[in-house]
Amino acid sequence: MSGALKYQRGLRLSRLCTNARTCGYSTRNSCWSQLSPASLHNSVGPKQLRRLPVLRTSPYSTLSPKPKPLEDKSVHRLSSICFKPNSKTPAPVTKEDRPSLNAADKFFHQRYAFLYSASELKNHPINLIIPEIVILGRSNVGKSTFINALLGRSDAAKVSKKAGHTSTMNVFGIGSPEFINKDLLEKGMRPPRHGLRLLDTPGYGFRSHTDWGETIIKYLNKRKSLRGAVLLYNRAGQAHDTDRNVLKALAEANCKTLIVLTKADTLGPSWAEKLSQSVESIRPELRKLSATQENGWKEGTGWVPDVYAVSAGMRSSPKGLGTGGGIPGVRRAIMDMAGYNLQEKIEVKPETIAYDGDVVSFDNIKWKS
Ligand SMILES: Nc1nc2c(ncn2[C@@H]2O[C@H](COP(=O)(O)OP(=O)(O)OP(=O)(O)O)[C@@H](O)[C@H]2O)c(=O)[nH]1
Ligand SMILES: [Mg+2]
Repeated sequence: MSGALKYQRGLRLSRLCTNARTCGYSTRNSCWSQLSPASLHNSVGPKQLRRLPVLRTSPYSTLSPKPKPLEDKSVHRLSSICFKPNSKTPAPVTKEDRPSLNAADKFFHQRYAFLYSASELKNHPINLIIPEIVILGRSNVGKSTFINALLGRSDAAKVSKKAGHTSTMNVFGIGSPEFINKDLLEKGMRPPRHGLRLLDTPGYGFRSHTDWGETIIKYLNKRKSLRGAVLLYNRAGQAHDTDRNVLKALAEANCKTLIVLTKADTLGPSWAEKLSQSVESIRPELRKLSATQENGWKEGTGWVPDVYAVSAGMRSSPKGLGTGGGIPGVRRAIMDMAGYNLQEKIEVKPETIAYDGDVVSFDNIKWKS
């Protein structure tokens, strides 16, 4: 290769790398694979090459002219967006709601720690006494953002525009352990440091991991400390087949389920009407499913009749992260599911004190398949 040609090739490559960096794609995959060397060689001569502008944004932005959904910032200010059965509008927050909403907010702001990541059930350390709530939903539905909003932080769970970002179950400890019954601690076990655990999970559907379904089904069926699941639906609330499969798995595992619609802010000014339509389509599905279950997974006991909506993104939240966007209402619903009775003062419901059924060490569990 002549010196001039070598120089030109070097220049082309360095331009491409700069593009890769500025557009946020790694040089190993998208930029390299989509801009083939042939297309570069054919389209750019030495003179044009010198004038080639350095891209400041993704070179593909012009290829995807998808309009941004309208954001309704008024949604960010609401402390609860809850659709009760037989109501087409969100229930207003009353004076009586305040003490319990505040108690839940206080609990979630007490303390927080990232505890561990687990890719399989056997990687979860034994936990017999701290209630766990698992957050489930399709890829990109907003699970990690939702966890951050619950914690009132922007950086606890990693969020990405790219679907399939969370690839393991990531476990967070929240709140003080003062209400946990320490009598259930076995010899050699560490005393609890938190009153609740929240589990961020990999999304299912687009770009999901193939063995995820098996892992979560094991988790739902075998984890003694699991008190409930929050199933996030996309803002339009349209259930995909994968959502239905997960719902069925929750029903079969008799796991208490709370439905939360995400990204309410992107629905525009008629958000309440659109959410109400989604709720109207979700409840009959839940009723139909619970009619086929004989294990007690019924309205009220198996799934929570109130359907919530959130705007966990909350970029314009007036008082700070987690004070609006419907998050306080969901915090209270989660604590209720975990077994906390939220009056003026937090009390623990009796069923949280003692779990029924045999306590089996995870090492001794025999899996069905
Ligand atoms: N406008 C708006 N955007 C949101 C909201 N919640 C999440 N997002 C955005 O949706 C994208 C996906 O959010 P994530 O929280 O990473 O979604 P995820 O469900 O954890 O995704 P995976 O881990 O890939 O399954 C990010 O770009 C978020 O900023 C919301 O309430 N409003
Ligand atoms: Mg995530």
